[in-house]
Amino acid sequence: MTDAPAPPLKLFNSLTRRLEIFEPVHPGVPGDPANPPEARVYSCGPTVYNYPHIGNMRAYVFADTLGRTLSFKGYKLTHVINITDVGHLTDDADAGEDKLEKAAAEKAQSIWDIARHYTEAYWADVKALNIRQPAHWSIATDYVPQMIEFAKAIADKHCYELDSGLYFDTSTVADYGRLARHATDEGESRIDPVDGKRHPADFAIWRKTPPGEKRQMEWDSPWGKGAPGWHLECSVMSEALLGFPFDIHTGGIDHREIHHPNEIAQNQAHSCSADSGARIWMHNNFLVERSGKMSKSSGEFLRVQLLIDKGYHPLAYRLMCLQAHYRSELEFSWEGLGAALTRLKRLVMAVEKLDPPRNGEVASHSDDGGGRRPSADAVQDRQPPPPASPVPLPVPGWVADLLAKFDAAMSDDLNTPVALTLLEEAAAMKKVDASQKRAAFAAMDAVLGLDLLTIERADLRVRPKTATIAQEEIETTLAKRKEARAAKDFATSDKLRDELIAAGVEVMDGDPLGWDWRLEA
Ligand SMILES: Nc1ncnc2c1ncn2[C@@H]1O[C@H](COP(=O)(O)OP(=O)(O)OP(=O)(O)O)[C@@H](O)[C@H]1O
Ligand SMILES: [Zn+2]
Repeated sequence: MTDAPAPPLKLFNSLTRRLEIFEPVHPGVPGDPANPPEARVYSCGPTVYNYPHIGNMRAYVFADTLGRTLSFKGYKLTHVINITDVGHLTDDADAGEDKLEKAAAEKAQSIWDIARHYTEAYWADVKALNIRQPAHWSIATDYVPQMIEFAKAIADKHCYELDSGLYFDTSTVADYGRLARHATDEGESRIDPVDGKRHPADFAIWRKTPPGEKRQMEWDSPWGKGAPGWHLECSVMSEALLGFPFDIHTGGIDHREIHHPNEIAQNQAHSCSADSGARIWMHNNFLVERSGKMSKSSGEFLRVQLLIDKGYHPLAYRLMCLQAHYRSELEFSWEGLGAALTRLKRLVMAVEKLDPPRNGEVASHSDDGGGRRPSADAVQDRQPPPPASPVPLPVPGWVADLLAKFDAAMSDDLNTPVALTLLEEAAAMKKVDASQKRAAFAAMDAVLGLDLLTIERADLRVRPKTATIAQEEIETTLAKRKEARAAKDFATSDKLRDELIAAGVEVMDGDPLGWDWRLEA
C-alpha cells in the first residue's frame, strides 16, 4: 500500500518556459471542506465564423483535461471559455477584416445568425468529446460596455488614437512580449505596418468604423462608432469573471506569439503592475496534417461531425489527443484514428467484463459536462450519469499503488500518454476484485473523460452515416447466419455472408475484439 503524500501538480508555464508547482491564488482554508482550494482557469474560445475543426477541438480537450486534473487534485474549479463573436481579424497580427463580418458578407447572412449557428456547432462538438461545461461561456458581445470602461481606464497612459482606432502603445509596459520572446526572435517583423503606429507591435484595442461605412456589429464609444479589439475582449472577460490575478490561462500555441502577449500588456496596464493577469500561461501544440497545421482559414478541414459520419466514435478522437502530450505536435491520420478506436474498444471491453449483463440498460454519460451527443446513429443520446462510484474501502494496495502512479503521471504536466497505459495496466490485472477494479477505472476515467463506464462495445462499431443497410438488418442476418453455422449449413451461412459483403458489411468472424462487423466507409 502506498502512503506517500500526493505529488504536487506541476505545470509548464509558457511565461517562464519552466515546469512550476501549481500554487493556487485562492488556497482556501486547509482542512475545511467548506473552503477548498480553488483553481480559476480561462481558456480562449473559438471564433465563431465557421465550424471548428478537430485541431481547434484539441485545444478544448486539453483545457478539459487540465480542468479534470485540477478537480482530481482537490481544487474547486471555475473554468471560463469565451465565445469570440466580434473583433478577431483575418490576420492575428492586427490586419485584415473582422472574421465574422467577412463570413456574414460572403454568406449574405446576419452576423448574429452566423455567430449563433457556429456557436451551437461548437457546443455540439464539446458534448461529443465529453468536454465538461465550464462555469461560464462568456460571449464577447455581452461585455462591450466593460470593454469600453477598461479601454477608458488605460487610454491616457497607454494608448493613442489614429484614424483607424485606439492603439495600445506597447512601449508603455514593462517587458512587452516576454511570453513570445519577441526580443529574441523575429516575432515583431511578422506584424503588418499600419500608418501612424508608433511601434510595429502596437495593436488596436478599439477599431473605428471607417467613415461612410456601416458595420453590422458596432457600438458607440469615446473614440467613435466601432468594435473592440480581440485582445481586449479576453482581458476584460477574464478579469470580470475570475479577477486578476487568476490561476491559469490556456490557448493554442499560436496565441503565445501575439494574442496572449497583447492580453498581458493590457492586463499590466489595467492593474498598474508588472503582473500578467494569470499566474500560469499554458499552450497546447497543434494538430497537424501532412500538409501542415490544420486551419479554418485554409478552407478544407476536418470536423468532429465528419469523423462521426464516417462511423468513428468521437471519443476515439479524444483518446487520440490524449495519446500525445499536449505540448507535442500531433499528426492526424485515419489510420491513427482507427488505432485509437481499437484501443478505446479494448478498454471498454475490459470494463464491460467487470459488469453484470447490462440487459439493454441505457448507458449514461460520465459527468455533468457532456449532456447529449450529436445525433449520428453511431452516437446515441445518453441519460444523466449515476454519481461516480468512489473506490470502496478498504482500498486494496494494488488500487492505491495504481492511483498513486496515475496521480504522479497527471501531476507531471498532464502526462496523459503514461496515464493511459495505467488504464491498460488495470485492465490486464487478473484475480482482483471486480468492483474494486471498476472503481479504479472510474477514478482514472473521471480525469481522462473517455466515458469508459458507460459506452459499450456496440457503440464503437464503425457505422458510416452513408450506409445503406440498417443496423437491425445486419444483426438479423448475422443471427440467421449463426443459426446456419450451428446447424452446419455452410451453404446458407456463406450466402448470408456474401449478401452482407455486397451491402458493404465486413463480417469479422472470430475477431478477438468481438467487433463482429463494421461497415466500410
Ligand atoms: N491546428 C490546431 N491544433 C490545435 N489547436 C489549434 C489549431 N488551430 C487553432 N487552434 C486553437 O484553437 C482555438 C480556437 O481557435 P480559433 O477559433 O480562434 O481559430 P482560428 O484562429 O479562427 O482558426 P484557424 O487558426 O483554424 O484558421 C485556439 O486556442 C487556437 O489556438
Ligand atoms: Zn483570447
